[in-house]
Amino acid sequence: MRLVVAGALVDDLAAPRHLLAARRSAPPALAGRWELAGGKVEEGEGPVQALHRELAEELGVRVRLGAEVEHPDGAWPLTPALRMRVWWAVVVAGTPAPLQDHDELRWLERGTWAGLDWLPGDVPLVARLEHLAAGTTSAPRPE
Ligand SMILES: Nc1nc2c([nH]c(=O)n2[C@H]2C[C@H](O)[C@@H](COP(=O)(O)OP(=O)(O)OP(=O)(O)O)O2)c(=O)[nH]1
Repeated sequence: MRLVVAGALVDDLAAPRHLLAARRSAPPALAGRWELAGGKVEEGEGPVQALHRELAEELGVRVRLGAEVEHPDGAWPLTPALRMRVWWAVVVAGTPAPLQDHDELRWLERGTWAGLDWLPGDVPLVARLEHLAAGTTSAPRPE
């Protein structure tokens, strides 16, 4: 069983309003479907280390991680051979760009997150993200 790690990149960890979705450009069986940026943990690498590496390679950004988006079984099942761990994240340096594996990035407004053609394994995850985000509120703006 191989571990994949991914980042739920949002504008604000305390009260997420925008989520970054990435459209895969390869392989042909997955191309055109949407996912969270990330990738496989390599041998000898920790999951958090792998996530920082993947986000730098794929999007060209440095991030600060928030809480893990937990699944009751410890990881989100993707396929019989793959499971995924996911962390909330915010960009601290760089602007996300589709440098590798993706041909489009999109910041999705809260309330529309589930509306894209996500990879099948991401559908319950994105529903969970939206549910968690809906339970947050932004701090009132100073007048
Ligand atoms: N990154 C990512 N992968 C996902 C998600 N959902 C999902 O089913 N997957 C699947 C697609 C791929 O089969 C696998 C991730 O593999 P990948 O091809 O992105 O990994 P990688 O960048 O390390 O590339 P490689 O070593 O396979 O060449 O997990 C998701 O939200 N994010």
